[in-house]
Amino acid sequence: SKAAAAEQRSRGQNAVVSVQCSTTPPVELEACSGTRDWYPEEFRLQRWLYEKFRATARATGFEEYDAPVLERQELYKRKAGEEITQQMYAFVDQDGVEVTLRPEMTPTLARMVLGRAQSMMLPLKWFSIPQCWRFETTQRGRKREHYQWNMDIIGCKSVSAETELLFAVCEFFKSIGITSADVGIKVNSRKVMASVLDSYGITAEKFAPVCIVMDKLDKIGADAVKAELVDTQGLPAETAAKIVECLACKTVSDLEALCGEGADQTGIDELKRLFELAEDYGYGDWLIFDASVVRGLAYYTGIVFEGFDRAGELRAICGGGRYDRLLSLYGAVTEVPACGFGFGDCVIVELLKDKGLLPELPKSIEFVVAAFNEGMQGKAMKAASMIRAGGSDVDMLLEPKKKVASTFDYANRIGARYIVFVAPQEWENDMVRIKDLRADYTDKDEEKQLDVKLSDLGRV
Ligand SMILES: Nc1ccc(Br)nc1
Repeated sequence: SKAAAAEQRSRGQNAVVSVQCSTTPPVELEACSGTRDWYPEEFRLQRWLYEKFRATARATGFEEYDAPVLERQELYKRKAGEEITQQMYAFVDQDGVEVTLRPEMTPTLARMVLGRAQSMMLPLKWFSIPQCWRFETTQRGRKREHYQWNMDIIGCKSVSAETELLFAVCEFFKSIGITSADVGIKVNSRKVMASVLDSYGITAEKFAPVCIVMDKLDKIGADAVKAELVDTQGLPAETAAKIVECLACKTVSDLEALCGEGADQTGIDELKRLFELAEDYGYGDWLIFDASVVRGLAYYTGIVFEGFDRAGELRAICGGGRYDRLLSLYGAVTEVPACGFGFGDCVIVELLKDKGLLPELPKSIEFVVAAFNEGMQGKAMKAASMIRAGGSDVDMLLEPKKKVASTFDYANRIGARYIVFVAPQEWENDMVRIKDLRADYTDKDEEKQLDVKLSDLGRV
């Protein structure tokens, strides 16, 4: 600001040249509504989060993939009343193609796997951190984009796949300091829910839309869910009441008791097996059975789960499940078992803030190289090149400062550890002077600096 520049001049230092902007700029300077700019300071945190996602994916043998943010709308044509398909950032492009910014990544994954079906060796363990979009009306004031870590296993019908995904979720939480005291993962099975609802007369084609309504329980409450089941799904009131009741089951056995006579046991067996394997895997304390979890995506067919903060202050942190019929919906000639989860970049940051676990990520660099004057600039650049050749990061001071104090100010501002001064006197002896800015030396100046031979710069 003008005041800061004047203040610095008054301190006898060159003002840091800063940008001045008109109070009535000709272009909007804010990002589009519902979207976020990532300035370097904010992006350091975002990149830290992505690196934690990637480290967990790498540790569990997942490969990274990516795809265009732009997809054809047909990929999401599902008639189950999901919010995600009703809020697509969709348009018709200049070729008349009905396209959309992707609202989620799983359909893209399915498209890609089928796109090279012959060459796919199953099981696939793939992950990605795509930006996903929704067109929220501005008055809802919610975000229209987020980055969502996706992890999927394609081609494994065993509940070991879900167990592996849940291991990765817990590992990620632990890697950022979150414990099972902070967060739990609710687990349920749509396969079992389908069996219970079948006994209530809910047919297979009605099941997905009914799940989308059941998934709203936390948001709109039991009465509104019952009303919506009656009004939009045409269910008798007593059936709607029984459905809401079954969501309150506290144990797998309670839910099992609601399955019809002679109902298929597979879903129950899978749930029990998952809890057993989780104990062996060492994360059983993170899991809790919760019959109210059905998730809000139409294509889930089996185990479903969602991460939640035990303080109950935040929305779901992550979620996922099995979707065995999605690839055959897109053209696979047989059912291809699949399961996965999505983990957004927003709620987790709110949780880290609440827990005081946000990392300190100051701007930092190892070296700044400063020429004594314009005449030494070329030699300073040569020195910078030699230090970089040795694998160290160097910020080259582009315009030599008139006062040494200003060079120190610049070095501190960019978080440099060492200043390399390139001056005529030392250069004559093939040397440069390196000062350690983090040295907690005694006040003897000579220890704070070292004259280093040019030939050693590749090894500093
Ligand atoms: N599906 C979706 C996309 C974007 C945001 Br923000 N939230 C959910």
